Amino acid sequence: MSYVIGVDLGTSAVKTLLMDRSGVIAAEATRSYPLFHDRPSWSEQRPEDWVTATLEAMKEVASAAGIDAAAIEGISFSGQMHGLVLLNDKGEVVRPAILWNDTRTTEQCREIEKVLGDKLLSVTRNPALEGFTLPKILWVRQHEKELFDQAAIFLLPKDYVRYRLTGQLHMDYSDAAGTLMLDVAGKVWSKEVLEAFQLADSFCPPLVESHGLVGTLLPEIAAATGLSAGTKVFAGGADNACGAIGAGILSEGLTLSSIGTSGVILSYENDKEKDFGGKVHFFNHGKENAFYAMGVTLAAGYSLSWFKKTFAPNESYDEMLAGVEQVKPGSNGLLFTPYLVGERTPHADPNIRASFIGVDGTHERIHFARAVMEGITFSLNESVDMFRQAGKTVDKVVSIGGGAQNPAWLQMQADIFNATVVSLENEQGPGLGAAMLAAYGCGWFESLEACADQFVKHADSYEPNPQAVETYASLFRVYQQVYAQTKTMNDQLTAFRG
Ligand SMILES: Nc1ncnc2c1ncn2[C@@H]1O[C@H](COP(=O)(O)OP(=O)(O)O)[C@@H](O)[C@H]1O
Ligand SMILES: O=C(CO)[C@@H](O)[C@H](O)COP(=O)(O)O
Repeated sequence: MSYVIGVDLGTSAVKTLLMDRSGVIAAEATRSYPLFHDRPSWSEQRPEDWVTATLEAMKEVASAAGIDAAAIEGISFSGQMHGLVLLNDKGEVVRPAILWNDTRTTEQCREIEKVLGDKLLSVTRNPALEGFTLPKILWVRQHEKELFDQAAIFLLPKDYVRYRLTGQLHMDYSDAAGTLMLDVAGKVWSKEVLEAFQLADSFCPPLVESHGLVGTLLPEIAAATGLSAGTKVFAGGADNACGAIGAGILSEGLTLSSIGTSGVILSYENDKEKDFGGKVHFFNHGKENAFYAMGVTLAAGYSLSWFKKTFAPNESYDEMLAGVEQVKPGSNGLLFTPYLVGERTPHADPNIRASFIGVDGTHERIHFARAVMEGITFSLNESVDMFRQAGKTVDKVVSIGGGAQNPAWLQMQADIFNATVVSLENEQGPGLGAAMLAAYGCGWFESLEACADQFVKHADSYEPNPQAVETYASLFRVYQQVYAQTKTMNDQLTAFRG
C-alpha cells in the first residue's frame, strides 16, 4: 500500500494525516504552538515553532505501526492564510510572523485604498482588510524600517514550513490570492500593485499550482522524520481552498460552511470575472483555474472557545453543550453577536465587539451557550444571504471544522441557512484537502474530482425544520440590526480597551 501525508498548519496547531490510496486515514498526529498577543490588536507566531511542531507530527505519523516509511510517496500542505513571514537573503526569518487575525493595520488599509483606487478591486478582486498580507508588509516598512530593509522575500506560513522541508521557495495561487498582491484572474503577481508600493519583483516567490511538485525532502529532514529523502513535496493551498477540496467543493452549486477558529461560507466559482463588488473575498481555488467566493466570520469557533474558557474551563465541549438541543431556537430571547475580535463579513470593522442582547433573570448558562452558537451561525448566514442575493443557489451546505462535531449545531445550521447540511465522516477538512493534493500530484488519480470520489465521504444529512426556519428568519432580522446599533458605542469604548 502507498500513502500520502496532508499537513494542516492551523492557527492553534499543526495536524498531520497519513492516508492510504483508498482514502482511509492510517494515522494522525497533532502538535500545538503558542500564539502571542503582545498588544490588544496584535497576533503573532514564531515560524520556528511551526517547523518544530510539523517535524514532530510528521515523525509520529511516519512511524505509525505497520507502515513502511518508504511507501509514503508524497506530502502536501494546507495553511492558515495571509500571515506575513519575512526572510533575509540568507533565508532567515527577520521577525515573528504577523497573522491573519492581527488587526494593527487599519492605517495601511486606507493607504492601499487611496493609492490603488479602483485597481484594488479590479486586479486583486478584494478589499483592503487588516488581515491581508500587503497591509502587514507596509506596517513593517513604516514601523520597523531596519527589519524591513533586511527582508529579501516574503512567504506565507505553510510556504515557510515547506521551504524548510525542501529548501525551495514557492507560493501557490490559492494562498497568494490572500496577499492583495496577486492579479487573481490573470494568475500573476500584479506589476501595478508592486510598482505602486515600490516592492521589487524578487520580493515575491515564484507561483505554482497547488498540486505542483516543488521538490523532495532535504536529507536532514528525511533523517529527522524517518521519511525517505525521495518523498515528493507538492505546494498545497490556503486552508479554505484545502477545506473546500477536502469537502468535495469542486463544482458549481456546492457551498462549504467551516466553523474553525474563524468561520467561513465558501461557494465554488468557475467564472473568473464574477463580481461580488468586494463584499465577499474572491480567491483562486486549489483546483487549477477555478475560484471561490467566501465570507469570513473572524471569531466563529473562537467565540465558543472563549465562552468555554471563561465559563466552563474544566468541561469538554460536549459536557458544556449537553442539553443545548433542548433549548428552543432563539435561546429565550437572548441574542449574541460574535464580534470578539472585530469582524470581516459583512462589516469589515476592527473596532466592533461582541454583545449579548436581551439577558434576563431566567437565562442560564446553557441559554448563553446556545445564543453563542446561534450568533456565530447568524454571522455565517450573512454570507449565505449575500450569495443568494448575488444569484447563487445555496441549497446544500457541507459543514466542516470543529463546530461540525456537535449535531445540534449542524441542525441549527440547516435551520438558519434554510438548506440541507451535510457532515463528513472525516472531520479533517483542510488536512484531507492537503492529502488529496498530494494524492493527485502523485498521479494516483486523473483529477481532483476522481480523488474526491474516493476520499470524501458524506456522513449525516440535516434537513431544515420549517418552524425553526421561520423563527430564525425573524430573529436574523433583529440580529442584523445589532451591528449598526452598537457601532458608535464600540468606537467610544476603544479608549477603554487594555
Ligand atoms: N465537540 C465540539 N462541539 C462543538 N464545537 C466544538 C467541539 N470541538 C471543537 N469545537 C469548536 O471548534 C473550534 C475548533 O475548530 P478547528 O477546526 O479545530 O479549528 P482550527 O483548525 O481553526 O484551529 C473550537 O474553537 C470550538 O468552537
Ligand atoms: O483569514 C482567514 C481566511 O481569509 C482564515 O480562515 C485563516 O485562513 C485561518 O483560519 P483558521 O483555519 O485558523 O480558522
